[in-house]
Amino acid sequence: MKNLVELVNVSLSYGKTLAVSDLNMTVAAGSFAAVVGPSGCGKSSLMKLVTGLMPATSGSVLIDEKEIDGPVNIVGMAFQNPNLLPWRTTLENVLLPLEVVRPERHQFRAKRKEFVERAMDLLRIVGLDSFADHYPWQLSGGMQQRVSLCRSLIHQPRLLMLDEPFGALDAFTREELWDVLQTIWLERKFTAILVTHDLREALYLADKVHVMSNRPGRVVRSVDTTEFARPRDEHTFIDPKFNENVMELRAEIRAQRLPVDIKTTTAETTP
Ligand SMILES: Nc1ncnc2c1ncn2[C@@H]1O[C@H](COP(=O)(O)OP(=O)(O)OP(=O)(O)O)[C@@H](O)[C@H]1O
Repeated sequence: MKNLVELVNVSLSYGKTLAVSDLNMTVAAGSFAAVVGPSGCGKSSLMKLVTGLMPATSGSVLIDEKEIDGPVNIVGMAFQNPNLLPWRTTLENVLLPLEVVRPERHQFRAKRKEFVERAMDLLRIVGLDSFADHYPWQLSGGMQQRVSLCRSLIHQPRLLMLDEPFGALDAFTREELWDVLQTIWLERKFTAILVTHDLREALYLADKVHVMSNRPGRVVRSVDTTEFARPRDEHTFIDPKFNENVMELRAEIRAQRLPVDIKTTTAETTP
């Protein structure tokens, strides 16, 4: 399968701080990738690089095999905070990108009926079609995040970037939302890149989990998870191989988090 996203020997500095260095990663078109790593390793920087919001200090970021040189317009984004506009209904929040972003904003009036249908289709998939006329304050945190997902997909992006989208939710709601995201991805088959601190979330949702090193971040390991059949469900969690993967990723990230002198000592004392 062709790669939609490719990072080749990418570094990014913020002034004197080297956030990522020698970062190599590929994401196949239509696949679901997750990125995990210790705090501050450069996961958000990677999102900014892929979306073209920050130019690489060195190396190349390619989309569709072409090097990017500015913000990329095939992307939808969802963050930890759903950021819904309180004076707009669910439906109006989902439609917002089409009202403000080219090329749709020029067609918004003429195509409003079609756009509303598109929004309602998405709301149906996430189970919120009967809440289209509700305002954000009438929705739970999990429902707001579902709306945010629909909004990020309304312009039919080929690439969905998810930066800790479920980080603020309680454990039950979070797991519910994993299934919502999985359903929507299986139906629409866009390419997705999820940044998360939650290893089970990464393994449950992704086809491939990339582990980043301590800052300056680079990918130190990529774990293929396609052996877990889709749609994944509660049985996936009790699959011994799944739990083995969680343990291995946890150990890998713990090792990354150790200060260099401890790592050296451990390496020297390990037979
Ligand atoms: N605008 C900036 N100016 C200076 N340093 C920055 C800037 N943005 C990020 N950094 C530094 O770059 C490194 C990587 O930051 P980034 O936010 O990409 O990491 P992260 O993995 O997303 O962090 P976290 O897991 O805590 O969300 C961090 O050490 C951070 O302090």
